[in-house]
Amino acid sequence: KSYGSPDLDIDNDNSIATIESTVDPFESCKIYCNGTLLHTIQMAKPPLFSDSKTFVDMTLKYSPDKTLEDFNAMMEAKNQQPSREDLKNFIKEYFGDKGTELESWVPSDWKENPSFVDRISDPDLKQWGVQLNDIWKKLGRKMKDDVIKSPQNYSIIPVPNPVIVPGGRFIEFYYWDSYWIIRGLLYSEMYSTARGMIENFLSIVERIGFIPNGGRVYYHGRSQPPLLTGMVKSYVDFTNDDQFAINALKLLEHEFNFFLNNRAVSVNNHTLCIYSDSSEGPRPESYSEDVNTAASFDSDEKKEHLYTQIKAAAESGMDFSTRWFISEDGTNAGNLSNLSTTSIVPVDLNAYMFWNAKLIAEFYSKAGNIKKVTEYEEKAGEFLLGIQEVLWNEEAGCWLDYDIENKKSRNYFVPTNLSPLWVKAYNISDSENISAKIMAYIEKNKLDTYPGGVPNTLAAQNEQWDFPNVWAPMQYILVEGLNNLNTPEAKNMSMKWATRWVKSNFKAYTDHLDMYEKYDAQVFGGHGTGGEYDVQTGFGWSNGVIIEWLSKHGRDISTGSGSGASASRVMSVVGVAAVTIVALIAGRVLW
Ligand SMILES: OC[C@H]1O[C@H](O[C@H]2O[C@H](CO)[C@@H](O)[C@H](O)[C@H]2O)[C@H](O)[C@@H](O)[C@@H]1O
Repeated sequence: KSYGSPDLDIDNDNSIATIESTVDPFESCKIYCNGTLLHTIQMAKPPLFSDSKTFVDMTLKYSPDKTLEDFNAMMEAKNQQPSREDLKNFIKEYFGDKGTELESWVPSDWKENPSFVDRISDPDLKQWGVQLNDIWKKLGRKMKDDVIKSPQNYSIIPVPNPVIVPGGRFIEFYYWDSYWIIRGLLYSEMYSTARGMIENFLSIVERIGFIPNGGRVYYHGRSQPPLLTGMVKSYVDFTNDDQFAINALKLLEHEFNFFLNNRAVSVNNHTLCIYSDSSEGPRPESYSEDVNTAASFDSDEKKEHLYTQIKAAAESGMDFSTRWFISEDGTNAGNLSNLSTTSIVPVDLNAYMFWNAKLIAEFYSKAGNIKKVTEYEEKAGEFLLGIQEVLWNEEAGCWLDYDIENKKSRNYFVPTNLSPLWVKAYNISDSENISAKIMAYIEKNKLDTYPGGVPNTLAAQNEQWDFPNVWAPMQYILVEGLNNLNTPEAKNMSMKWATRWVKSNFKAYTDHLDMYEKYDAQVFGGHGTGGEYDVQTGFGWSNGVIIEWLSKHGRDISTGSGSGASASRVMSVVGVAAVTIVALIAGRVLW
């Protein structure tokens, strides 16, 4: 099935761009990943930066070795007790501003009127579609040539092609965000930008062996949900460029094996994967936050264990959430010091492993390699069995994460509980039965009662991946998963949630002229809050999901408001007041 326009403007030379360099890709880790310099600067009191990520995104004016040498000399001269002023002066002399290694970039394949806009009936939504398509130009970033020449002077990981970034404080690529960004680009007919981003990831797998969480060396110990093979599948669906997938196969297998070799655990004789991390110490980009979280632990070993749990949660993409808390009584109560990510077998990661194996088998079949098809179909079958036997919970009528420590399912709602529906990690012949159970699960957890979308969990703990925050990629997994089930009830719910999400995002946009990183389940058009940094705008994955759904459902969704932006703004104020009053009376609102 091809979603794109027939006259594709893509490069049909299928060689995959990469970068040749003799410099160790992690040379700048000496500065940005751990050590006394990082510790001293990030732990300064009061902090030198309002956001800990700022320092590790600054550039180096001299080589890492000279910087360290001069820093050590300065420390010695100051008796190992530099003042805040000493540190400020050192930073001024040795570091350049954050983000100066990047240039704004307007994608050369950007089109003013991609055809998805023509598929939108409502004039306000149509205008919004045009504006969202415009935002790609604001999120484009290109590395300056010196990054490729002297990568040791930067925390950014060099890639051969420009990227679309999430936005706000996130000025580099993020692995799983890019799945929804790339789909949005494909619907915007920006095939070569999408392909360039996929090539970047393939090049990273070739050079580094896996894809780090984001495009900075300080993310070196962890990845994010593995969606690269899904990105290649999306690109091929739009372009019919099977050869691109065939050429990528070796690297896709390599990434699959990275998870299998480094993230596998055995549960009841099934091999399943967990999120984890291989680095030492606190997260460099949130250093003092992690040191403070670990302060209650009385040994270095316990602190180090907590750091791993924190970084493993970041690998899941859901940093942070009660999803990863295990308290002494085995529940999800507690706080960040209860993070036990590596003791939890997550539904989503295993569903993605199944999907990756299926897609690799599909690409091998295009290449005519039957032996490999069989091998990967078998691997997919093994994951499917593990998902059925360990993660499906008959009593809950849904898949649930599994707690290895306490040997029990974790019966807490997270959208990822339904992720097998998205990637079809279930027996399709069982769809009717699964649909009935999933609809009952939705009803029982009252998931259809929130005006601003389905919350990430039902636990309000002020973590950003908890109630009441709602995230675009999770709405996507729910909506596309229910649609895949293909029963009338599931399809209706899918359409209802897609419509609600589009309208709620539209309202937030008309109110603030911004797309948000996360939204608020309780407020139609409300944006998210909580967690360790302020809510960000931009925003890559939110734009990608809306563009896809405007393209797919734009004929059937209408705002129901007036046509002008100011009229929408008045409506929105009235709307918030109405929702608040009804919410106070009813406790919850059906939008
Ligand atoms: O700096 C704190 C954390 O920020 C990132 O996480 C959040 O933003 C990412 C980009 O949109 C997103 O992929 C992730 O799901 C969000 O939770 C970063 O990925 C974390 O590793 C980092 O610690």
